[in-house]
Amino acid sequence: MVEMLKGIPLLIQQFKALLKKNLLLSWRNKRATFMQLFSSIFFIFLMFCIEQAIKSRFSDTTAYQNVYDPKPLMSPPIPPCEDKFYVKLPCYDFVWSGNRSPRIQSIVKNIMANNPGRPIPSHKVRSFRTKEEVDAWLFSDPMHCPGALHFIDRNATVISYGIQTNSTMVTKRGKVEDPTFKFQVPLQFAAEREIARSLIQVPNFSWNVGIKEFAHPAIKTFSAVGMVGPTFFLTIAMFSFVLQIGSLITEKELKLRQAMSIMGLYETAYWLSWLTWETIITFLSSIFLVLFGIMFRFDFFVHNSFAVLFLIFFLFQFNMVSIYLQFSSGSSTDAVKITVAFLLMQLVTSFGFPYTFGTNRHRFIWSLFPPNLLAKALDMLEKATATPEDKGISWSSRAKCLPTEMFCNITIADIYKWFVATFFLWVLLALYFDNIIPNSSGVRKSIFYFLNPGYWTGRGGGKVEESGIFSWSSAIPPLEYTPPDDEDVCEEENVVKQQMNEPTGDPNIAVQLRGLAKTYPGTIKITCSCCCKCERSSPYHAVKGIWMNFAKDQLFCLLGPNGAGKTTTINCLIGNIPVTGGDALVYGNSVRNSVGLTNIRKLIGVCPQFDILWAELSCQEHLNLFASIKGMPPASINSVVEKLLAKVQLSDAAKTRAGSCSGGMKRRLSVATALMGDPKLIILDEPTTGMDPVTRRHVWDVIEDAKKGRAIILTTHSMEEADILGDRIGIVAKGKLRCIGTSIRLKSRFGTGFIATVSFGESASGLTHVNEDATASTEPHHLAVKQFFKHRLDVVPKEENKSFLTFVIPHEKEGLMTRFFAELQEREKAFGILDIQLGLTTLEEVFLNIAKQAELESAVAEGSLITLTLTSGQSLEIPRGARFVGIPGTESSENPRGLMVEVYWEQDETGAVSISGHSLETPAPINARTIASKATTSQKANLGKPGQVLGIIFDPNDIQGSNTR
Ligand SMILES: Nc1ncnc2c1ncn2[C@@H]1O[C@H](COP(=O)(O)OP(=O)(O)OP(=O)(O)O)[C@@H](O)[C@H]1O
Repeated sequence: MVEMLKGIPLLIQQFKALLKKNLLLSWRNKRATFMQLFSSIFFIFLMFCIEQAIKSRFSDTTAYQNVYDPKPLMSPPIPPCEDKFYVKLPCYDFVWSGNRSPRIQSIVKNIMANNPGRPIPSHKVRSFRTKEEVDAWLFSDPMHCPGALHFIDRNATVISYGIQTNSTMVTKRGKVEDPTFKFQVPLQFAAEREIARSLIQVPNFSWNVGIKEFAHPAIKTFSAVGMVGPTFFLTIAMFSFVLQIGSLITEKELKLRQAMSIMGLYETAYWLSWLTWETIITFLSSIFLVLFGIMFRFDFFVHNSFAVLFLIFFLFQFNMVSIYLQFSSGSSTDAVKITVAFLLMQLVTSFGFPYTFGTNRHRFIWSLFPPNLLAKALDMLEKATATPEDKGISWSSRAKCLPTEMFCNITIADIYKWFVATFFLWVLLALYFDNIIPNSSGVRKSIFYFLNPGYWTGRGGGKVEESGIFSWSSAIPPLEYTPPDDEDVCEEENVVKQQMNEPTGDPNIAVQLRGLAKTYPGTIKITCSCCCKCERSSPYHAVKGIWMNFAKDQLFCLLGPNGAGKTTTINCLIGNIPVTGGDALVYGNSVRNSVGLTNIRKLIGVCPQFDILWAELSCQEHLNLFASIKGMPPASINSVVEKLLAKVQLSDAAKTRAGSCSGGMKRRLSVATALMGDPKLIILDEPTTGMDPVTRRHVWDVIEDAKKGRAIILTTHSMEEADILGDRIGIVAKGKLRCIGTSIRLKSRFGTGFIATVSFGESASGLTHVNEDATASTEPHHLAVKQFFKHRLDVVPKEENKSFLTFVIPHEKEGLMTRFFAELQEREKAFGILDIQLGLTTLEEVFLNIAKQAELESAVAEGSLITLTLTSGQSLEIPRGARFVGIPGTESSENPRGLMVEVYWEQDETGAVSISGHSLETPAPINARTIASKATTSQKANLGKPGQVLGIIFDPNDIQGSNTR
């Protein structure tokens, strides 16, 4: 026997195995992993586009630059009119008035000829006599010219002039046109130059005028990173989170985590493996983010220190992982909602609250949310690289305030400290919520679980509750003890009770259920939409006190209709849900105590009802992982896995991923999981569902082999499987054990009786006009046999055709059977009989009978009424499921108890019972006790209409020799 790992070595082995699993899942989900690592390039590229667009929009302004030595604009030429935004063609570079004066004509001629770099052709200029004419023309033909010059020749020494320009500032494709500098100043310079030359009569007089802006600091700073960075980086964090958290949620939803816990997974190993994996991914994605920023030559990324930037992004993303972990119990839409809230908070931060103004308390609260810290950090880093002269924040200056910052409340180094603190805060909260939010089985720990010293010492802190956090359980009503009706169940109960009083338990017993009961609490939920209301659901007794033993080296088959309580019983046994009554011992360990549960989990192997597998992992990888979690020594894992794969005939499919396996292959893998680590108790919940007959037989062999040295509990809906594999069978229905024993015992006690099949030979049915169908019964031999059965046993064939007749003989006739069959055999030849076969009824029939009985019982207990219409036309209200019903008003001196009928019930496909008919009216026996003749309170409520009569219900045990069906 292999020695299993325990304690720290097991924790390390589990941690490594889970980390490998995460690596494999990420590797197999390449697209998601690629997005996680490289989604930042997309957002960085978007920021790059935004920066380029804004740069080009403001390329003609120096407002965003420090201007130390402004360059003068020397004698700017009059631009061609086509340069004017939205000009209509044909256009004029300028128009002028005063064309009566030859001196003015010459001045204009010179303006045109001396335009620097571009003499103006005459068709690009238009002249008018007066400025009124110019105005009239401008009015009727707008947008054909950017400016006008108006000259007045006053006398020999005075020439006056005026300028008109279209002064509307317009923008085109992001460019702003400033009409003053573009058109007005060149016209002014040209007019003054040529007027001066004309007046002083020196045509080449040098006239150079320049204009120059003030030297000024950048009026405004702009950076795409500063503007949209906080939003984009938060989106990057959310984007990669949604992908990461997907697998965390999947593991919880698919109950993978619960399955691993049952195998003995330490919570610490689980969380450590996740955090380590997240650290690796966040580390890489933060490095890539800064590298992409540098690649796109953002000043923000180029001038700030790589280490400073990396640490900001790494700590921020790491914080976001810890925040989003709160939602591992919820869905990714919750994460999106919280991201929107964070974006709004960031918006507030960008207006300066609370780091520029606001109190310390405001700053403290605000800093608990990492996106706010990121927004502040980005703001500082952006200001530190606002202009080419700002050299950014270096590693050594991370604790210093920026010289340009007026209110310095926080530095980059403070932000690091905050990030570390908030990380721990949010991780602890995530762990807390993980414990108090109901898991996939609907159980959770108390909201003050951490105050229980047992939680920290591992002794008793695992106590769980079953209500939601925002709802509370109503009191669980006590379960009334009702002694079992069945003698075998009663005996089993007595045996268990007796063994409880013995000082040493029976060594052959693996599991003992001691009145195990489970009541799901009803919950009171407060729901608020337009108004708040309380919704109350009543408690439900799913398992109502089961007493029984499961022996070693035996397979116990637990049967029962849907909702009988089988899975609930199993869940109580493996500690998935807490028991509410009684106890269960697994090899002496009680499920009621957490140390016992920890021991139980080391002893059991479970094949759950639904395959709990990762689609991306192969069969071999699953078994390797589970072997590591169970604590198998590393050296033995490979050989154990190989043997198990061979056992369930999956060696050839060892490398096939579970997602590509057929349903039958997955079930076999789940069976192999249950057999892992030589468990002392194997629980198989419907293990062969979906298998073909050949594979199923093989798995039966595997299960049969596994019996040695251990106990197996198997639930199944296949009666054949139960018949073949079950050493003992128990049928539960409505939370109670209804019968227990070997297959033969159950069939003989609960079957309708015996099945006799009589086959006929060729000669016997050899009439030439043989009819192929059931009319063959008209043959003389068939008729004779049928009459023989009818006459001696009072039974008619259940099935018939030309070759055989099948009869069901009730148990009451058992006494007559020996003689009857001896006589039948003697007359075989005379009847033309080829063969007679006698067998018990099937297990399926037993199952159906028990299920029907349980359904009737519960219907009676519920007390709901149904109308029985007698053949006489009279209607009676009777409790659903009542068997013998007395008819009120039929009492006479001859029949003092009156007349009664037996009611026949049937179950529909949902299991509900309804009346299928009733017997003839017969006198009710004198001694028959009445169960109910007056309506109970709940029945009275149902007896609404006047004239409704409640039938008299007799105790079936007192009705002897009744006509039963
Ligand atoms: N968390 C729960 N809260 C309330 N009722 C529950 C809960 N889980 C199960 N039940 C109820 O308990 C009853 C027993 O359920 P259980 O799952 O044990 O049946 P089962 O015998 O395993 O059925 P099946 O053959 O369909 O698996 C059912 O009526 C079910 O609706």
